Amino acid sequence: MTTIRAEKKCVPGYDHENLLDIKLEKVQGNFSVETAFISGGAGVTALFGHSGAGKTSIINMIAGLSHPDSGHIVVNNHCVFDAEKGINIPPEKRRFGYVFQDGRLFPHMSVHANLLYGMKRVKPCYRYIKFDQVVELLGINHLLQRHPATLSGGEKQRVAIGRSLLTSPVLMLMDEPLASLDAARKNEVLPFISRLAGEFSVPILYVTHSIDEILNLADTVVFLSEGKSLAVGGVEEVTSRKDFQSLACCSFLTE
Ligand SMILES: Nc1ncnc2c1ncn2[C@@H]1O[C@H](COP(=O)(O)OP(=O)(O)OP(=O)(O)O)[C@@H](O)[C@H]1O
Repeated sequence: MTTIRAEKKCVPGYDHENLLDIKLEKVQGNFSVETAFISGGAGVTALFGHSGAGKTSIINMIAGLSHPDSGHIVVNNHCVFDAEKGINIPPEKRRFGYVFQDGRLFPHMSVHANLLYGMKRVKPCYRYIKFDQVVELLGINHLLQRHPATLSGGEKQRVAIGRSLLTSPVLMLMDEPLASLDAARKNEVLPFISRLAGEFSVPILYVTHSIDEILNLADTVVFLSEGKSLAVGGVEEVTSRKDFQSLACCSFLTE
C-alpha cells in the first residue's frame, strides 16, 4: 500500500511535516479498510467519501474505539498505535476529542456541567484551553444553566463541540457533526467550527460526505472510496479530480 502525502501547512507548536501519519488495515465482514496518508493536518482535514466508503470505520480506529489489524497512527510525532511495535494507547489516554453526529450530551446535567465534565478529567498541566474562551467562541454563555432537552439541534452541537474542546485535545475528531441538522442550523454551526482550528490551533479531522462542508471548512481533503484513500491534498487539488467530481455529483443527489 502506498502512503499518499499532503503538502505541509504550519501550526505553531506542531510538527507540520507529519502531523497526521495514518496507515490502517482492517477487514470487517466483507469490507476492507486499506488506507495510508500523511498530512500536515493543520486546520481542518476532511475525510470525504460516499456513504459506506469507510469514513466512520477509519475515525473510530484513530479514536481507539476499534482495533486495526495492522498499521500505525501517529499524531504530531506521538505514536498512539503501532501493530508491529505492540503499541495501543487506550482511547481515554490518546487526548483526542470526539464529536459525534448526535452530540451525545448528558441529559441529566446542565450545559455548564456538561462542559466541565471532560475538562475536570484532564490534568491541569495539559489544559491549554480555557472555559471562558470556549463559551465566548461558541456563543453559549446564555445556555449555561439550561439542560440539553431544552436546546435546539444547533445549540446542542455547539455545546458538544465545547465539551470536547475543553478536554484540551491534541486532535479533534468530528464524525458528520452537522448531519442531523437542517440547513439553517448547519449554517449556524459551520462558522464556529471553522474558527476552532484557527483560534485554538487544534487540528480537526472532519468526516463528511458534503461537498459544501468541504468547500466551507477544509484545508486538506482525504478522498476515500471503498475503504481506500485515493488522494490527499488541498481542496482545489482534490476537488478538481475527475473521480472526485463524479462522486461529488452523485453525493449532491443523495444529500
Ligand atoms: N463492525 C462491522 N462489521 C462488519 N462490517 C462493518 C462493520 N462496521 C462497518 N461495516 C461496513 O463497513 C463499510 C463502511 O462503513 P462505515 O460506517 O465506515 O462507512 P461510512 O463512510 O462512514 O458511511 P456513512 O457515510 O454512511 O456513515 C460498510 O459497508 C459497513 O456495512
